[in-house]
Amino acid sequence: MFTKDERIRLIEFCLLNELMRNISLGTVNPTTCGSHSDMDIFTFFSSLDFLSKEFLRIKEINYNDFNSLKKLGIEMENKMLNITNGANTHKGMIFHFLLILASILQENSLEESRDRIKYLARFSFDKDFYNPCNKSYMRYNKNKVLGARGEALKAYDFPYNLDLEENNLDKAFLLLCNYSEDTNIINRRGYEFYLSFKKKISSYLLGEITLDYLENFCLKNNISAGGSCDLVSIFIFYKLLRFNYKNFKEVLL
Ligand SMILES: CC(C)(COP(=O)(O)OP(=O)(O)OC[C@H]1O[C@@H](n2cnc3c(N)ncnc32)[C@H](O[C@H]2O[C@H](COP(=O)(O)OP(=O)(O)OP(=O)(O)O)[C@@H](O)[C@H]2O)[C@@H]1O)[C@@H](O)C(=O)NCCC(=O)NCCS
Ligand SMILES: Nc1ncnc2[nH]cnc12
Repeated sequence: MFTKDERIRLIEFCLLNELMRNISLGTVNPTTCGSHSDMDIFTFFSSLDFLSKEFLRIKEINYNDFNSLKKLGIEMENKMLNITNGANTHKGMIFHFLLILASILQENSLEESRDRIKYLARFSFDKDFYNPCNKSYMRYNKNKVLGARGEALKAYDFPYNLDLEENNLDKAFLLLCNYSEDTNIINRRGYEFYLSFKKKISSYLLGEITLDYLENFCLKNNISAGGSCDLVSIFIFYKLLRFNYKNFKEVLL
């Protein structure tokens, strides 16, 4: 049985550990701020310390209802921005973990909870998304890229099934960058550039370019694979939950 403190730690553990990567690709880790001028590792510490406790507020709302989740999500985003002086450290993470936790609360097994994620994720295509001025909708119309919403629609298939024998977060990060539609890169540099980023990742995985070259490519072009960091935390979460699901659900209730 987990105590409340341990539940907080489980989420905190996932948010903390994605930061422990040696490979940055423009993101923040203990040795670099990557392509970010508005945040460093300490900004992440403050934000995740607050958020890991705040996620437990999910029990106070009607978590069967997407609009209640969205309302809590927006409140959490605003509080996060207050804590970080306006830097977006965990917007994606708030969305993902609210969906995942709501689904776990509603279902009786990890597998069933994944069907629930798919169900809830469909509601994120709401009137705010289909607003012609919404940049995510415009991006979807132009390039068919769904980003964070798309990963949720697939119930985080790739990080869920990613089976690395060693707990190698750098390897996980690279594979997740190779797989994901990271909209942070599109937002900063456009779709064509995003495709060339993906090509560079596969070239590195095939041993055709060095890590130094890849890291410099991201810095020089001012990109950051922040969406893939979110997926690393989800990978860690599912790895933990496979062995602790029953306990986690019981104390979450
Ligand atoms: C539904 C939302 C996700 C809304 O998303 P929105 O349409 O506003 O934007 P998206 O571009 O779709 O992405 C939002 C965040 O999702 C992360 N992300 C992107 N791609 C992926 C992916 N393939 N897989 C997983 N996650 C992904 C990403 O968040 C991370 O990056 C952030 C840092 O980005 P960065 O570029 O450095 O910072 P910015 O300030 O954005 O840009 P600069 O000014 O620096 O250039 C960091 O937060 C990471 O977590 C995207 O940012 C959802 O947000 C939403 O609906 N919110 C409302 C409330 C809510 O939570 N509702 C649902 C509750 S269940
Ligand atoms: N370590 C990180 N650096 C930049 N953006 C992120 N989003 C989530 N984790 C991140």
